[in-house]
Amino acid sequence: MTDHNRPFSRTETEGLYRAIYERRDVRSQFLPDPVPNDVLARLLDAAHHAPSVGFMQPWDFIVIDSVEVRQQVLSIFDRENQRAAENYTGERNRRYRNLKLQGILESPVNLCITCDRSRGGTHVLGRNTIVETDLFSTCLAVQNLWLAARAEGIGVGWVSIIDQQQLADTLQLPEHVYPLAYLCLGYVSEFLDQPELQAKGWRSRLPLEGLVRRNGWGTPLEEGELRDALAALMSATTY
Ligand SMILES: Cc1cc2c(cc1C)N(C[C@H](O)[C@H](O)[C@H](O)COP(=O)(O)O)c1[nH]c(=O)[nH]c(=O)c1N2
Repeated sequence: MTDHNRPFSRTETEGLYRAIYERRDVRSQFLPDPVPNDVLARLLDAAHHAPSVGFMQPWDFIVIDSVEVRQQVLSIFDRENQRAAENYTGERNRRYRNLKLQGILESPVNLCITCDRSRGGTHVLGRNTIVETDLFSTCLAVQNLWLAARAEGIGVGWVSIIDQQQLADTLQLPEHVYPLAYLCLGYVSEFLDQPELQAKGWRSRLPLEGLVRRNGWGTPLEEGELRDALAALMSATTY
């Protein structure tokens, strides 16, 4: 039996940070190689160990390998993506249309992580005031899976340019189940060293030092406080 109180070794800590820094949203680099069931099971179990409000565990995992279903989802994406492109004009519009924003057919497995908004009954501990905490919990399950997948060498891409009602209908979800995340999963030719949107000049990572405040929105960090450490961290981090 493992000792759950033993400190993380340096290698274990580095492994965790590595997964965090080297996780990528993948859409262009999927390989068709199948994801073995035992690997998929480990990823789902990692997701299932996410924190959740009142231990509600509102998630279900819909594994989609049917090409027919994936083609239906791709049609939903295509319609929404067309609409999304209309938000941009000129050069930005041209750039948007050149972005690859899903790998629905190229990836061997798609996964819809849903949120059952009625799980746990009428009163879930901790969800009395902020009802969306069930959705927040499900997002954490997505992140657990995303990090575990990186460690397993599997890329994950989140596709949100999708009409939720059409997706729910396609997957025959009951009324109280919300399709929170539509994910594409598969082995990859490479993990990019920076977000694809940054590599393509769409948007860059903001400097962390400009995002940390102390004791409220109006109080900036004082000179020398944390700021120097954050600046040093930023200059050491290239992605
Ligand atoms: C809720 C949500 C929804 C989406 C995304 C992410 C999240 C958290 N992302 C991925 C997003 O573009 C990506 O995370 C950022 O660009 C940062 O890149 P890395 O994830 O660090 O590689 C994403 N990517 C994409 O190609 N199509 C999409 O529809 C979406 N939707």
